[in-house]
Amino acid sequence: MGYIQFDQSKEIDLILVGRVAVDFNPVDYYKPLSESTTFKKYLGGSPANIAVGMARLGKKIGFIGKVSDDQFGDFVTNFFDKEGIDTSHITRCKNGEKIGLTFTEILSETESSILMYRDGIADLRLDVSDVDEDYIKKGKAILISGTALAQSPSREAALKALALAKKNNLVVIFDIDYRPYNWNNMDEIAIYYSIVAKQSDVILGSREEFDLTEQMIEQGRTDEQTAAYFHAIGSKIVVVKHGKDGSTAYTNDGNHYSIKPFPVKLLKSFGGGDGYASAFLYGLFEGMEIIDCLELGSASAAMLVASHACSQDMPSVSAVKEFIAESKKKYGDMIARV
Ligand SMILES: Nc1ncnc2c1ncn2[C@@H]1O[C@H](COP(=O)(O)OP(=O)(O)O)[C@@H](O)[C@H]1O
Ligand SMILES: O=C(O)C[C@@H](O)[C@H](O)C(=O)COP(=O)(O)O
Repeated sequence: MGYIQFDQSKEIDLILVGRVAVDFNPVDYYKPLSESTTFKKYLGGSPANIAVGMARLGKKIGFIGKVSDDQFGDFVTNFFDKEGIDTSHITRCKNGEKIGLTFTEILSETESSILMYRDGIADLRLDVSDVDEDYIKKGKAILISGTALAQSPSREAALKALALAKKNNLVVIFDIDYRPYNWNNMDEIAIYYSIVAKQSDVILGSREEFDLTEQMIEQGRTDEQTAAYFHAIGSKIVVVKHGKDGSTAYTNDGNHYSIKPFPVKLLKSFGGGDGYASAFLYGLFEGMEIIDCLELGSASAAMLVASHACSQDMPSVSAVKEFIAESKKKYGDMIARV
């Protein structure tokens, strides 16, 4: 308990920095994307999905991002507004850059893929002038999404947000969120991921994402070595996700806590990470024990891989608690305490 202290005098719980986008998920799924003809449109973008997830869980959320100056820009800002997310710092592109579009393929319950349209992309036009210290000051915590570091000027904007967050004592959360699109080369990934990871209180990533982050530090680390390294330079919680094999949170007192996924009838295999992040972070904000934060994260993730959307299907607190209670009734206590 108490690994992370949030300044309760601040009015916004979490400010996220990164992309807001649009997902098109096939309604005629379980066939290749090339053959799908009908899609449902949802707000998308990993940090935007996390924002919706946390808002549904009752947290006050702000967002720093850039969207296209068109009807899709209207769609995502209106969606955020309806969810009660503060859109005052989501700005519009002025030179025709377009919001990211993700077309998803749901081939089977366990085989999904995503096709991203991210050329001339709006979110990576986020500029240092879009990052305002007075806004950042209002947050208890900030979440930097790794994809915002892929290119300038978004890269500098994200680093400015990080610097101002440190200056104003916000809790810094880094969701590595590796997407190959828009990065120029592996060296830039290693450089910018490690800059942010080294200054973060909480780091969330898969083994592959930590390997990318540590390319210029040391290769081939185990999860324990990764956690020990980041703890030694100031991080408090390092979470390593292993997909369907579960996840482990390493805390800076040398403890670690593991959780397995909740058994669920899968619809698709993406969206879990964002459900996981939002509910895990909700637990941290509520001052819960780490194992309980993991349980919430794992439950929300399972609910998301069982549903069609990544944003619109984010659960409320009562829904996620009911899901946990029902699952425990059916399958027994699946928490692996280590
Ligand atoms: N088959 C599954 N059944 C239930 N939960 C799952 C399944 N696969 C993944 N999850 C949950 O989603 C979380 C995130 O999945 P992961 O694949 O690591 O991330 P991402 O969705 O970001 O690629 C996992 O830690 C797990 O809790
Ligand atoms: O992050 C994006 O831009 C696309 C998402 O909205 C998307 O649908 C997705 O891939 C979800 O990601 P995950 O939670 O990391 O599986």
